[in-house]
Amino acid sequence: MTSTPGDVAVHVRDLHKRYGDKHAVDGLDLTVGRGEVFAVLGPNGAGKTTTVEILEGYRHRDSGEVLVLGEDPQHAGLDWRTRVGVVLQSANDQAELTVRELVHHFARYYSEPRDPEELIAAVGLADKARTRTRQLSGGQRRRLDVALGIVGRPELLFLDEPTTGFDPEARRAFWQLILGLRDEGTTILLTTHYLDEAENLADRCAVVRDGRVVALGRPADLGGRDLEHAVVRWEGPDGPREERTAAPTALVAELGARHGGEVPGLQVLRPTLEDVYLSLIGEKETVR
Ligand SMILES: Nc1ncnc2c1ncn2[C@@H]1O[C@H](COP(=O)(O)OP(=O)(O)OP(=O)(O)O)[C@@H](O)[C@H]1O
Repeated sequence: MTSTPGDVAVHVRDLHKRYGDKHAVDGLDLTVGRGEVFAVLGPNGAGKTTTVEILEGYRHRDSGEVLVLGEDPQHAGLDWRTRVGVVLQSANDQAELTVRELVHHFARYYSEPRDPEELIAAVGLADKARTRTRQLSGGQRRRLDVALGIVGRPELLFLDEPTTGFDPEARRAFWQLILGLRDEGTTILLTTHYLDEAENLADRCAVVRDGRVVALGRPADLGGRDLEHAVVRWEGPDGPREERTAAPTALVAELGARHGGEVPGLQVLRPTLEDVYLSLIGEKETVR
């Protein structure tokens, strides 16, 4: 087994997991640095949840190296578990307890928990503290799940599709919560289907397809999109014009000089994260 340097939170090499004939994870490599927010993107069935469950110690792998906070989750003990926070896709237990009762209850499992009342306020549930958890909306329940995941001050937090079903306002509030945790030094690994979520939260992301990583990078340069040529469009005297260029600023300046000021209908287009993502998962040609 390889040892990892202290600045690595998650180390995965050549991970394999089969369900019968199905290769759910098929040679996946991943490294997440301490303090990073790392997003795993990919279509349904790509192997994201299986991978995360292996990292959390809830599922056994067939083969490959896995170290999470320096230990193999398959054999790690209670001490390791208290250093890792887990927010599952849909927790629906303890429905009869109130928010306050549940957070206080979970806090007792840890030696140095966060203050439950402060935590309830931090996840935006202060006015729901006396509400039974079964009466919470989906977004409120999710924020409670996060409160339970971080009450023990984990070094590493796993979030599996954290904002599925949220309204836009709740998503923004949730992102602020996650960025606050990142600022405190928590490493965060999340899976998501939302590209704007990756773009707003993640320092780096990996696109998983058919059980392996097909692209890795910062959201701004994933799939080399920062190196793509830009497309400049404008209205010429004889109709719409379009030019592909590596130097759009120079072209726009030249057009400006040519038109003596404003260029009619000027647009500078680059591939979006969505363009690149859809191309990587085989759904669409990238705008090239
Ligand atoms: N317990 C299981 N038994 C059999 N097959 C499974 C099991 N869990 C997952 N699979 C299969 O393994 C593949 C990967 O599933 P996984 O849930 O890891 O994907 P995912 O990327 O998390 O998908 P989603 O985005 O839909 O949550 C899928 O083809 C799925 O049908």
